[in-house]
Amino acid sequence: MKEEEIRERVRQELSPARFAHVEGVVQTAAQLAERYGVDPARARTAAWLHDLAREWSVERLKHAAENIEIPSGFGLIPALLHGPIAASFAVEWYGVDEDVANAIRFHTTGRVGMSTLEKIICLADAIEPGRAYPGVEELRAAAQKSLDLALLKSFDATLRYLIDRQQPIFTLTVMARNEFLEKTREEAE
Ligand SMILES: Nc1ncnc2c1ncn2[C@@H]1O[C@H](COP(=O)(O)OP(=O)(O)O)[C@@H](O)[C@H]1O
Repeated sequence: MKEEEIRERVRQELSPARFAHVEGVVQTAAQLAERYGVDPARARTAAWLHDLAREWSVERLKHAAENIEIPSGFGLIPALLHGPIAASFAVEWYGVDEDVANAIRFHTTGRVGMSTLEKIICLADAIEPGRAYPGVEELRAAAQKSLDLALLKSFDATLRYLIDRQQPIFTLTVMARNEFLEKTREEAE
């Protein structure tokens, strides 16, 4: 599996702006992988592929979802389908392992019991250098200290964002946030 091949495929699927975001996620994921003892090559693969289906229409996503096993609840919020669909194509086209597939599958939502690689991709998506929103610097600093603490802050921000806009919330994200709250409280004791 050649990184260059994956990169070009992803470039074909995305607008230049989104491709630049993905390049940022690759860079940040590789750095976090070094920092937290994960194979950077696997982190780069997951990062390259995480937004593969991000610009597909809702119709195309729903059509693709008919032939794919989608974890429960994803189908109710079409904006979230791109993760599971990208994961499925990453397995089919490039034979990525289960951990890489799950990092892609759950990159937007998180879930309970995330692996270190899953945490890295989810966080890299939120803090890559192209991201600019209030609080992103605090998240970048937290990411160098504790993945759990940074993800707690990141999910808190996502939940606030969704509530403020009266958007539906995927329940796994709430459960993941509660798990990180408990873990970081235990670590602080
Ligand atoms: N946990 C969640 N529950 C419900 N909707 C979510 C959740 N996280 C993100 N979303 C929605 O999905 C959309 C896509 O998220 P994401 O892929 O992270 O966006 P971005 O394009 O900024 O990377 C967001 O705009 C948001 O409306």
